[in-house]
Amino acid sequence: MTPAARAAAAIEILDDIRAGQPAEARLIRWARASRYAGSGDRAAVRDLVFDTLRRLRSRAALGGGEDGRSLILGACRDEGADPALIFSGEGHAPPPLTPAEQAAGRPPTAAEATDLPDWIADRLQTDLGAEFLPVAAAMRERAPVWLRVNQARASREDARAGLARDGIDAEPDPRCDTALRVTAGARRLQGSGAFRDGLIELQDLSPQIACASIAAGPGTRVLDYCAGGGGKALALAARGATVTAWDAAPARMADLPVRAARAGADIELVRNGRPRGDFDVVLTDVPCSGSGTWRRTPDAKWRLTADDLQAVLAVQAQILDEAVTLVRPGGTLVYMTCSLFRAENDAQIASFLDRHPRFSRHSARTLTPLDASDGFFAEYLIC
Ligand SMILES: C[S@@+](CC[C@H](N)C(=O)[O-])C[C@H]1O[C@@H](n2cnc3c(N)ncnc32)[C@H](O)[C@@H]1O
Repeated sequence: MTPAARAAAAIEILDDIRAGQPAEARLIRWARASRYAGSGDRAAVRDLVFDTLRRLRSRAALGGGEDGRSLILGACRDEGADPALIFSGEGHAPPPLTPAEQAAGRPPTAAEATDLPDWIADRLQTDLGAEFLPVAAAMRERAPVWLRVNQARASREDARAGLARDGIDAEPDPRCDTALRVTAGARRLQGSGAFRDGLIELQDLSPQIACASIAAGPGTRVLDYCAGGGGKALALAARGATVTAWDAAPARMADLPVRAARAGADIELVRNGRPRGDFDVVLTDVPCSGSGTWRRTPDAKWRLTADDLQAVLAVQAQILDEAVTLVRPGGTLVYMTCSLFRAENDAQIASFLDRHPRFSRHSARTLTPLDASDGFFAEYLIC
């Protein structure tokens, strides 16, 4: 496909996403229906769509509208590309720009340049203070690809050498002993020997740092109370902890046995009934707004409403209230979100401590793209 044909595909996909279709599902549907598109084309269309969703407001201003054509026109102007080369009308290229389209568009205002909805920008301005603008700017960029090395199977250097044999370059990161940042060949990861043999897992740097801060080595009994696909459970099992996994929606743990087998981890899944017992560590990796991960799921920031945020705050409080009964005296309750909102993080913990005074703060980590990768929060509470 030519760059112009890829842009034409992105226009169609963006129109459907703006009409309410989830971005990921729409891209998969396009790829399945477009047999002529090679892997390079699929990657380029995906990048163009996701880059544009990350910068939706500023590109809409530059292109003079929120429809797919205006957004791609805004993308051309944002990147300093000549729109006439894309909107050529030749072959599978988009039809030429009309005079009205050529005349439309202006530089984004300061608010539009944050590429956040106003109500979210206002909240984050209050919550992040002086870091707001640098964090907002960072959230307009693509996120790096991070790997967690499974220490139970390989050293970081051995995993790196294995990846290199499959044409994947990755750099160790000093902020976490398990972290590798992929610098080339990311699209080969799933087919690589290192992945197949359980030497590595895809996991962002921030949750790796947060998991590494949990005192959970051999002999520590950990309950992952919101296990989902098991990213945190696997990270803790790799550090030698004995991990039990539970999720209110057991179907969300469907991938965990396969991932655990690949990693050589022995994780007990509680599928029927609720977990019981006194655990040394109970991890609550709660559902959240996901505001820290909007570089990876940029359509989500345009969908989130204030009501959604209120609803998720209530679920988080309820999960914390349920989890307290499972922590042994002297044990640790760990609360994690991938959110930048204070209401989901520090304020949620402050009201938890009002309700459960037998717990006390031990430590906390707040991570933003300025100091790690995804926005992330972890609070470690002692019972
Ligand atoms: C952020 S995801 C967990 C991601 C997972 N820990 C990982 O690392 O891959 C939150 C999970 O909490 C689960 N959940 C929602 N409500 C819950 C509740 N009341 N109790 C326990 N888990 C709940 C969801 O089903 C979802 O799988």
